[in-house]
Amino acid sequence: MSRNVILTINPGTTTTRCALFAAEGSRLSLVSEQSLGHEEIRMAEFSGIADQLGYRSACVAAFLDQAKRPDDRLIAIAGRGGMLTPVPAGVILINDELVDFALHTPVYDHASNLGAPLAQAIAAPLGIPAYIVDPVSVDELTPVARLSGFEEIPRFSFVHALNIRACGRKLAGELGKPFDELRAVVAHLGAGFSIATLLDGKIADSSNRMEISPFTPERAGGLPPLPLIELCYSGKYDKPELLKKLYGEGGVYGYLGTKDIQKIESRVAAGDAKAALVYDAMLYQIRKAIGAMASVANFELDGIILTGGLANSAIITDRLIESTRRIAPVSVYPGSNECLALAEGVLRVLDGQEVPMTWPVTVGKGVGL
Ligand SMILES: Nc1ncnc2c1ncn2[C@@H]1O[C@H](COP(=O)(O)OP(=O)(O)O)[C@@H](O)[C@H]1O
Ligand SMILES: CCCC(=O)OP(=O)(O)O
Repeated sequence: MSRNVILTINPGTTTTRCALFAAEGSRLSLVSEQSLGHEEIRMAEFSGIADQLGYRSACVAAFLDQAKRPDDRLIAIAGRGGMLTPVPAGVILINDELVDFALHTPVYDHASNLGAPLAQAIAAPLGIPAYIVDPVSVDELTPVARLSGFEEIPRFSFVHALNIRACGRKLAGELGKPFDELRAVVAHLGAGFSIATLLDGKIADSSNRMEISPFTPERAGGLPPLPLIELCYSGKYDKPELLKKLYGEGGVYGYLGTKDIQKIESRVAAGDAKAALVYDAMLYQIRKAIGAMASVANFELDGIILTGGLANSAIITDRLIESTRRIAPVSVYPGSNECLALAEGVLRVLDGQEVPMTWPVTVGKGVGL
């Protein structure tokens, strides 16, 4: 029997995660999901992220070929949205202007900028719609959250909005509460972290990958400003070197030479004192950030959610539950769930529950830009 299927594409630095879902009415079922690995040596051939488009499109097309049955009907595609200017939460229809912006003038370089171009590259020849859903530039910060203390450097939002909102919807469903009334802290704990407060379903504040946040498996997080300024002017590193040290080679990797937290757990179990200290410090910073984000909601929360790759670890979730459960009940939704969240966004549009926005779309002036 012919099925309607939706393709989702989530480009990361070293992988492109693809998934195919069958859509039956308002139900989605996973047909196939694969994390397509891109070898460092192959990626080194490209001078920038935009140059990877042809190569990654071919990888996605090969995934689709093997995942789709000949009689399946591909009805829509969704890609993870990138480092765009600030946008409202929701689904955005991909058009040529959006693809051009994501490829050539994104606010920051990030693999997720390829989500829209990849989705369009597959969708356009087939004449089917393509969307991005809750891109990382979703900006719902409250006015007070935007002030940093120095007028030239306002606070701004770059956040794992897709997974955070999907987790919020899941908790709201479990509690039988409308999502737009939910009050929760969501800690997305992947290679990068976002720890965010959902107030009435909006991301009112979050720790931000560009500013203050706990250190992560590969990112340095918030650093003391004066020593950082001294280092910038010391001549020890040029700008690209320092950026690489802070994003990609910082955090756990910088201290211990691996981003693999399961390996760190084995080292801790084997008695490695430095690994234990770094692991403890990461959890300490996470629980401090959860406490700070809970304060944004006056500690009146429906729940705290632990999600992302690190939420697969029972050691991590047990320790974070122990230190935060007095604030609110803690739910654990392991993994980043981004492919499903993308497909759910498309389904909301196809079902008529949500009207997609059309690029260009923006909130306010784009503080921080
Ligand atoms: N079972 C696990 N226990 C501990 N850490 C894990 C586990 N599974 C994944 N991780 C860690 O999660 C991080 C990757 O998170 P993930 O959300 O998959 O990545 P990304 O941010 O790239 O989407 C890595 O540091 C990895 O070591
Ligand atoms: C929150 C900005 C996007 C980001 O950092 O994503 P990854 O952690 O997937 O690199």
